[in-house]
Amino acid sequence: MILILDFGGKCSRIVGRIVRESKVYCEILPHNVSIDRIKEKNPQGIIFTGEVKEEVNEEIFDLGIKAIGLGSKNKALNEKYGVKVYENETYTDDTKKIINDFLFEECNLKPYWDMKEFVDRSIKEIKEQVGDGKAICGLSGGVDSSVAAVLVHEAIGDNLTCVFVDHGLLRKNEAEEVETFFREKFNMNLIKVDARERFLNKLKGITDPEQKRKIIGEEFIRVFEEEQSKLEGIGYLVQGTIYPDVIESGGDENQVVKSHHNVGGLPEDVNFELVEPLRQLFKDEVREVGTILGIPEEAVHRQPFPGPGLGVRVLGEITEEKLDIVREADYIFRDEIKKAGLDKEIWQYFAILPGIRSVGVSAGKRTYNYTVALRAIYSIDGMTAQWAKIPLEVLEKISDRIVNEVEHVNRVVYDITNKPPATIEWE
Ligand SMILES: Nc1ncnc2c1ncn2[C@@H]1O[C@H](COP(=O)(O)OP(=O)(O)OP(=O)(O)O)[C@@H](O)[C@H]1O
Repeated sequence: MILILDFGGKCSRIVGRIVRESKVYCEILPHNVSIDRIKEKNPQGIIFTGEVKEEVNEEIFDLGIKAIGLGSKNKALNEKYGVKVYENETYTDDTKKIINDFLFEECNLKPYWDMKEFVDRSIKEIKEQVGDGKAICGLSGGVDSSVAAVLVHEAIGDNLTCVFVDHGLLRKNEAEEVETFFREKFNMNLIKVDARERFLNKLKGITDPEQKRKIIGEEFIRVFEEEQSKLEGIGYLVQGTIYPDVIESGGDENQVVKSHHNVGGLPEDVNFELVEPLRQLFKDEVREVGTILGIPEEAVHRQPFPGPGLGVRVLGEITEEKLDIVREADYIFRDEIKKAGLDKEIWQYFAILPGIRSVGVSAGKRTYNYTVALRAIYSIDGMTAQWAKIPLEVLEKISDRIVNEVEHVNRVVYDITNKPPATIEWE
């Protein structure tokens, strides 16, 4: 294995992905990890990433492990410790070549990290961990929980029960798709909870985005707990935690291990033992595992979708009418992007209802209706993003369809802001 010693920044994850893509296993640890932990890992090579500001524990170099540094601010490594340093810190062919040369020529490794083997090994490990026990899994329809659920289902079959909460903040047809898919294709025990009204009631009159998120998160936990209490003998909770959720970053001051309990996260007071079969994997690897397990491409390459769903795409107060508008507009947008063959190159694209109304004209009559905003971005990891240069004819078609097909909309605008300074989502 390769050890990536992280001095902060994003570089460690980029390097990590490249090493794994080259079919070599690697782990990312903070730069000041103890020498014993390094020895335990027994790496064949070490890659230093980020900005080396402090002294490096010199004992590392006594271990006789091959090392290089990546990152433009890493000269100190070379000057003080004689480690060869490259300025590369982004995902380019050149960076890949440097890493590949290091892995296969300097460290003499062979490609071995293989997702098919991972699947077989995981199924065996899950069987060992859970035995005849029963597990529950919150299934959002997102990539991580879907792949985790299918993997665990392969291992323990009907002893897994999945709970899917329809909070009414999902995209068009999503609830039906999740239901049909997991029940029919995978024959999984799936409980679908229709909590649409419950969420809408709780959100009535709430306009502050943080408060909306909080309410959605808390209500989700409540619904999930109610469902789990109806089941008997559950001892395990399956979570779609993936490697980027658990990396201890060298840049963070107190080096907290980030937990997976964000919005839409599950109850923390777990009496259950966790089953987290994707903990070691990067997102691309999770997708590959999904494909091996027979999950269709559209689901495996599904674009990121926030936990609170359309709740953060209807700005201001959420009402059923507004949710319907944004859901229909979003559906048309996605449909046209797909028809134009742009769905692979654009990282994320969706509609927003900013809650503004403006004057328009329809069949000779004045209207006063909603504006729909469209957002589409290119990105590699969501940390930075550029607005997508969708051809004007495609934008025109989308706009025409939205104003014609979606009631109460008379204007469509396109967001042409990069991240930073804007974020990808609007709230
Ligand atoms: N509507 C839902 N129904 C059931 N479980 C859900 C739902 N939304 C979220 N969850 C659970 O909470 C976890 C965290 O939710 P979050 O929205 O942060 O997902 P994520 O980290 O993007 O993962 P995923 O790709 O599985 O959606 C999910 O992995 C899933 O187990």
